[in-house]
Amino acid sequence: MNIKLVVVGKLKEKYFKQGIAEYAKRLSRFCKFEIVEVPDEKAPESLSDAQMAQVMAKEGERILSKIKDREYVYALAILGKERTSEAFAAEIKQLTTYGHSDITFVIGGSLGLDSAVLKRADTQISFGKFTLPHQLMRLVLTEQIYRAFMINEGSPYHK
Ligand SMILES: C[S@@+](CC[C@H](N)C(=O)[O-])C[C@H]1O[C@@H](n2cnc3c(N)ncnc32)[C@H](O)[C@@H]1O
Repeated sequence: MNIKLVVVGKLKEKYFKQGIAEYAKRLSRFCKFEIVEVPDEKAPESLSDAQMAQVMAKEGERILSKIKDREYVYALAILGKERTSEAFAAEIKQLTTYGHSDITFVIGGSLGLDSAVLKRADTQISFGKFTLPHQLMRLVLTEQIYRAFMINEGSPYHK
Protein backbone atom coordinates (compact mmCIF):
# COMPACT_ATOMS: atom_id res chain seq x y z
CA MET A 1 0.00 0.00 0.00
CA ASN A 2 1.20 3.51 -0.81
CA ILE A 3 0.42 6.43 1.45
CA LYS A 4 1.37 9.87 0.26
CA LEU A 5 1.07 13.27 1.86
CA VAL A 6 0.98 16.19 -0.57
CA VAL A 7 1.73 19.32 1.40
CA VAL A 8 2.34 22.99 0.71
CA GLY A 9 5.63 24.45 1.88
CA LYS A 10 8.76 23.13 3.48
CA LEU A 11 9.01 21.70 6.94
CA LYS A 12 11.37 24.02 8.80
CA GLU A 13 11.42 23.17 12.48
CA LYS A 14 13.68 20.33 13.56
CA TYR A 15 11.23 19.09 16.20
CA PHE A 16 8.50 18.57 13.59
CA LYS A 17 10.97 16.81 11.29
CA GLN A 18 12.05 14.49 14.10
CA GLY A 19 8.47 13.64 15.08
CA ILE A 20 7.43 12.90 11.52
CA ALA A 21 10.59 10.87 10.87
CA GLU A 22 9.76 8.69 13.87
CA TYR A 23 6.22 7.90 12.70
CA ALA A 24 7.39 7.49 9.09
CA LYS A 25 9.88 4.88 10.34
CA ARG A 26 7.16 3.07 12.28
CA LEU A 27 4.85 3.18 9.25
CA SER A 28 7.43 1.54 7.00
CA ARG A 29 6.34 -1.95 8.04
CA PHE A 30 2.76 -1.25 6.90
CA CYS A 31 3.13 0.83 3.76
CA LYS A 32 5.34 2.87 1.50
CA PHE A 33 5.06 6.31 3.08
CA GLU A 34 6.05 9.41 1.18
CA ILE A 35 5.76 13.16 1.72
CA VAL A 36 5.69 15.38 -1.37
CA GLU A 37 6.22 19.08 -0.72
CA VAL A 38 5.07 21.65 -3.26
CA PRO A 39 6.32 25.26 -3.09
CA ASP A 40 4.13 27.79 -1.34
CA GLU A 41 3.23 31.18 -2.76
CA LYS A 42 4.17 34.30 -0.83
CA ALA A 43 1.07 35.40 1.08
CA PRO A 44 1.66 38.70 2.91
CA GLU A 45 -1.05 39.99 5.26
CA SER A 46 -2.13 42.74 2.85
CA LEU A 47 -3.52 40.53 0.05
CA SER A 48 -6.92 41.29 -1.44
CA ASP A 49 -9.52 38.51 -1.73
CA ALA A 50 -8.68 38.13 -5.42
CA GLN A 51 -4.95 37.86 -4.67
CA MET A 52 -5.64 35.28 -1.96
CA ALA A 53 -7.72 33.28 -4.41
CA GLN A 54 -4.80 33.46 -6.85
CA VAL A 55 -2.36 32.16 -4.24
CA MET A 56 -4.63 29.23 -3.42
CA ALA A 57 -5.24 28.50 -7.11
CA LYS A 58 -1.50 28.37 -7.84
CA GLU A 59 -0.80 26.15 -4.87
CA GLY A 60 -3.81 24.05 -5.88
CA GLU A 61 -2.41 23.48 -9.37
CA ARG A 62 0.88 22.35 -7.87
CA ILE A 63 -0.92 19.96 -5.53
CA LEU A 64 -3.07 18.50 -8.32
CA SER A 65 0.00 17.94 -10.51
CA LYS A 66 1.24 15.46 -7.87
CA ILE A 67 -1.96 13.39 -7.79
CA LYS A 68 -2.74 10.58 -10.21
CA ASP A 69 -6.25 9.51 -11.21
CA ARG A 70 -6.04 6.19 -9.35
CA GLU A 71 -5.26 7.83 -5.99
CA TYR A 72 -7.94 8.01 -3.32
CA VAL A 73 -7.66 11.52 -1.93
CA TYR A 74 -8.37 12.85 1.54
CA ALA A 75 -8.36 16.67 1.68
CA LEU A 76 -7.64 17.98 5.15
CA ALA A 77 -10.14 20.72 5.80
CA ILE A 78 -11.39 22.28 9.02
CA LEU A 79 -14.95 22.09 7.70
CA GLY A 80 -14.57 18.50 6.52
CA LYS A 81 -16.06 15.44 8.19
CA GLU A 82 -14.74 14.56 11.62
CA ARG A 83 -14.02 10.91 12.42
CA THR A 84 -12.91 8.99 15.47
CA SER A 85 -9.56 7.23 15.21
CA GLU A 86 -11.44 3.91 15.13
CA ALA A 87 -13.70 5.03 12.28
CA PHE A 88 -10.70 6.32 10.36
CA ALA A 89 -8.90 2.99 10.85
CA ALA A 90 -11.98 1.10 9.62
CA GLU A 91 -12.14 3.36 6.58
CA ILE A 92 -8.50 2.69 5.68
CA LYS A 93 -9.11 -1.04 6.06
CA GLN A 94 -12.19 -0.84 3.84
CA LEU A 95 -10.37 1.17 1.18
CA THR A 96 -7.66 -1.45 0.94
CA THR A 97 -10.24 -4.25 0.89
CA TYR A 98 -11.90 -2.54 -2.06
CA GLY A 99 -8.62 -2.33 -3.94
CA HIS A 100 -7.38 1.19 -3.23
CA SER A 101 -3.65 0.77 -2.84
CA ASP A 102 -2.80 4.46 -3.28
CA ILE A 103 -4.13 6.77 -0.59
CA THR A 104 -3.18 10.44 -0.63
CA PHE A 105 -3.69 13.12 1.98
CA VAL A 106 -3.51 16.80 1.08
CA ILE A 107 -2.67 19.60 3.52
CA GLY A 108 -3.07 23.20 2.41
CA GLY A 109 -0.84 26.21 2.93
CA SER A 110 -1.42 29.22 5.18
CA LEU A 111 -4.59 30.25 3.31
CA GLY A 112 -6.05 26.75 2.98
CA LEU A 113 -6.95 24.55 0.02
CA ASP A 114 -8.27 25.74 -3.32
CA SER A 115 -11.76 24.63 -4.35
CA ALA A 116 -10.26 22.65 -7.28
CA VAL A 117 -8.41 20.47 -4.77
CA LEU A 118 -11.51 20.03 -2.61
CA LYS A 119 -13.41 19.01 -5.74
CA ARG A 120 -10.78 16.42 -6.70
CA ALA A 121 -10.75 14.96 -3.20
CA ASP A 122 -12.76 11.81 -2.61
CA THR A 123 -13.46 12.94 0.93
CA GLN A 124 -12.67 15.82 3.29
CA ILE A 125 -11.40 15.07 6.76
CA SER A 126 -11.41 17.45 9.72
CA PHE A 127 -9.35 17.18 12.88
CA GLY A 128 -11.77 19.46 14.69
CA LYS A 129 -12.63 23.11 14.51
CA PHE A 130 -9.25 24.40 15.67
CA THR A 131 -6.93 25.75 12.99
CA LEU A 132 -3.64 23.88 13.21
CA PRO A 133 -0.44 25.16 11.60
CA HIS A 134 0.20 23.08 8.49
CA GLN A 135 3.52 21.80 9.84
CA LEU A 136 1.89 20.53 13.03
CA MET A 137 -0.98 19.11 10.97
CA ARG A 138 1.55 16.96 9.12
CA LEU A 139 2.80 15.48 12.37
CA VAL A 140 -0.68 14.89 13.81
CA LEU A 141 -1.86 13.28 10.58
CA THR A 142 1.19 10.99 10.36
CA GLU A 143 0.57 9.80 13.93
CA GLN A 144 -3.11 9.18 13.19
CA ILE A 145 -2.25 7.12 10.10
CA TYR A 146 0.15 5.07 12.21
CA ARG A 147 -2.55 4.76 14.89
CA ALA A 148 -5.00 3.51 12.25
CA PHE A 149 -2.64 0.68 11.30
CA MET A 150 -2.11 -0.18 14.97
CA ILE A 151 -5.88 -0.25 15.57
CA ASN A 152 -6.34 -2.52 12.56
CA GLU A 153 -3.63 -4.81 13.95
CA GLY A 154 -5.34 -4.94 17.36
CA SER A 155 -2.29 -3.41 19.01
CA PRO A 156 -2.45 -2.06 22.59
CA TYR A 157 -0.82 1.14 21.21
CA HIS A 158 -4.38 2.39 20.85
CA LYS A 159 -6.21 2.51 24.14
C1 LIG B 1 -3.06 27.04 8.58
S1 LIG B 1 -4.23 25.94 7.93
C2 LIG B 1 -5.12 26.98 6.81
C3 LIG B 1 -6.13 27.81 7.46
C4 LIG B 1 -7.17 28.31 6.48
N1 LIG B 1 -7.77 29.51 7.02
C5 LIG B 1 -8.26 27.25 6.25
O1 LIG B 1 -9.39 27.47 6.66
O2 LIG B 1 -7.95 26.18 5.70
C6 LIG B 1 -3.28 24.97 6.81
C7 LIG B 1 -3.88 23.66 6.41
O3 LIG B 1 -3.82 22.76 7.50
C8 LIG B 1 -4.91 21.86 7.46
N2 LIG B 1 -5.66 22.01 8.72
C9 LIG B 1 -5.43 22.89 9.72
N3 LIG B 1 -6.27 22.69 10.74
C10 LIG B 1 -7.05 21.63 10.41
C11 LIG B 1 -8.11 20.91 11.05
N4 LIG B 1 -8.54 21.24 12.27
N5 LIG B 1 -8.66 19.86 10.38
C12 LIG B 1 -8.23 19.51 9.14
N6 LIG B 1 -7.24 20.16 8.49
C13 LIG B 1 -6.66 21.19 9.10
C14 LIG B 1 -5.74 22.21 6.22
O4 LIG B 1 -5.35 21.38 5.16
C15 LIG B 1 -5.33 23.64 5.96
O5 LIG B 1 -5.46 23.96 4.59
